[in-house]
Amino acid sequence: MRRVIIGIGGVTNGGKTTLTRRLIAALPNCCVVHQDDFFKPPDQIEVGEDGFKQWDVITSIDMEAMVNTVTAWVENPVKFARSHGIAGSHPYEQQEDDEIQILILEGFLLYNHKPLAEMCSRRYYLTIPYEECKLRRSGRNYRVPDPPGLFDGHVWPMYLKHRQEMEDQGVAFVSIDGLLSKDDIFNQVYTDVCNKILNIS
Ligand SMILES: Nc1ncnc2c1ncn2[C@@H]1O[C@H](COP(=O)(O)OP(=O)(O)O)[C@@H](O)[C@H]1O
Ligand SMILES: NC(=O)c1ccc[n+]([C@@H]2O[C@H](COP(=O)(O)O)[C@@H](O)[C@H]2O)c1
Repeated sequence: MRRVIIGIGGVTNGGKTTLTRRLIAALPNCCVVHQDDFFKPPDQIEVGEDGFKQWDVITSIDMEAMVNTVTAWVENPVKFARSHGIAGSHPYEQQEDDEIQILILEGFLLYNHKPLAEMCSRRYYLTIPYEECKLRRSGRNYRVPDPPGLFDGHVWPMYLKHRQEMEDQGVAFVSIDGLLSKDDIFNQVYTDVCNKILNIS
């Protein structure tokens, strides 16, 4: 059984979840782990000198739990799929030795966590400019709503900082223009996955 982990990273509201949903529907034997599912509870999120809860830092996420979840998939992708209620149309019971199992990791701080970044066979990174990001974010409803000023005071500066850190660490990624249409983004990434990872064209 061949295992492949694909990273879908990038800026908040860059289109990661949208792209991930489409990839899951198109790829065989495909599971997903969302980094957002590992945010710590609000009372464990530090308040910064700026008065904002510091959601957009890696310590706001339980990365140990996330890595454990990914490790569970690596150890047994078939069991993982079953225990996460993924039946699909693919015959999990009849695994061929050369069958491929795919895990998508989706999140805004994937590549700032070295062990996770290194687990990805290929890393995609969605970006959109400041204005578009602020606009999309203003229409989003998170479990904890953004207080006024959070985007400019915390979210965007942290994005720039983490992006710089990732580049300084030499993490290789395929950059995706999040301003393209949802269809174009999907086609670009799906074609790349087929060519570069699955070796089918
Ligand atoms: N290519 C796109 N063009 C325009 N809007 C998009 C595109 N991709 C996503 N969106 C919209 O942007 C918002 C955030 O998308 P989402 O996929 O949840 O982003 P993320 O998971 O990166 O935070 C949603 O309203 C979504 O419909
Ligand atoms: N899911 C949550 O519990 C929660 C709570 C507060 C903020 N957020 C925001 O989620 C963002 C990351 O998720 P997206 O990349 O999906 O936008 C961060 O910018 C963070 O500020 C999420």
